[in-house]
Amino acid sequence: MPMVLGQNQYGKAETRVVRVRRDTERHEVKDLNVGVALSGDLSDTHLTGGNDKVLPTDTMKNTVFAFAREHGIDSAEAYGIRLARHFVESQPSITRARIRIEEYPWNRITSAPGRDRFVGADEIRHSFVRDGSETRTTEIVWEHGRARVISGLQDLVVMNTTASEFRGYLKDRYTTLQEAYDRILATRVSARWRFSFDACAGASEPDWERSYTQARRHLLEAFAETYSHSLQQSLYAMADRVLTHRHEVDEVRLSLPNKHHFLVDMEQLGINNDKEVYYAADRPYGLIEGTVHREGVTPLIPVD
Ligand SMILES: O=c1[nH]c(=O)c2[nH]c(=O)[nH]c2[nH]1
Repeated sequence: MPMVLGQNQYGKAETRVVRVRRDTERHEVKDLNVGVALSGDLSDTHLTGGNDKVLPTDTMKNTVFAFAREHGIDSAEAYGIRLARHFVESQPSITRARIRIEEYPWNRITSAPGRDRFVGADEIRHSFVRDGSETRTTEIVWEHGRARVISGLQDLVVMNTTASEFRGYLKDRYTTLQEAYDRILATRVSARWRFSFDACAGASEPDWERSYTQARRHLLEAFAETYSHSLQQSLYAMADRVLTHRHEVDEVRLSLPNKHHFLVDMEQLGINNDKEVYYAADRPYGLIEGTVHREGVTPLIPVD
C-alpha cells in the first residue's frame, strides 16, 4: 500500500542570540532563543533524497545572527516578522515560515548615585540582572504574503493572599473539598495574545515593546483587583482587561495552573493556625485554560 508524506516542516531550533546595543554608554540587551520552522515544496528531500529545494538549517542559524547585526532587534516581533518574510520571499520552495522566539528579560542593576564610575543617574549602564523565571514569547507565521503574530508570556508567578473564595460547586459522593471563603490564590500565568495586525496590508506595525509591557500590566492588575470566586473568573477578568485596553489585540488565551495552598491543620499540636501557615502543594494541580476574544472574530490561537 503506498504511503503519503503528511505535514512536514524543518528548521533550526533554539538559536540563542544575544544582541548588545552600544550606540551610547547606556547599553541595551536583547536575549532571545529563536526557532525557525519552514515548510513548502519539500517532498523531494523526503522521497528521493534530492536536496535542491532545501535551505540548510545551518544557513537559517546564520541568518538569525546576521539579521541581529544588520537590522538590530528593536523587538522580538519586528525581528521575527523580518526573518519569516525573508525565508518565504527569498526561496521559491518555501511557502510558510514560522518563527518562535522566547525572550529572557534583563533589568538594569541599580546602585547608589556616584558610587561607581560607570554609574549614570542611579543605574549602572552596562550591568544587568536576569528578571526571574518569566519569559516573553512570540510566534510569527508568514504565509500567503501575510503575517500572523501571537505574543505572550510564560511563567509569570502571582499570588493573592486573600480576596479569593471557592464555594457553591457541584458535590457528588467523591467530593471532600471544603468550601473556601478566604483562600490563597496563586498561579503561574501562561498567556498568548493574537494581534489584529496584518503585515500585508502595509499597516504600520504596533509599538511591540509598549504593547507587551501594557498587556503584562493589565494581566497583573486584573489578577490583583478581581475579587475571585474561582480561577476561571480571574482568567476571564484578566483576558478581558487586556482586550479592553489593547485594541491591537483580538484574542487572548490563558493557561492558569492552580497552585494550591492548603492551610496546615495544627489542631493536634494544640496550635491555632488562623490562615497563617500553608502547605504549598506541588502536584497535582488544577489547570484552568480558556480563550477570550472579540465578538465576531474567529479564534486562531491553537488550543494545546
Ligand atoms: O478556582 C478554582 N476552580 C476550580 O474549578 C476548582 N476546583 C477545585 O478543586 N478547586 C478549584 N478552584
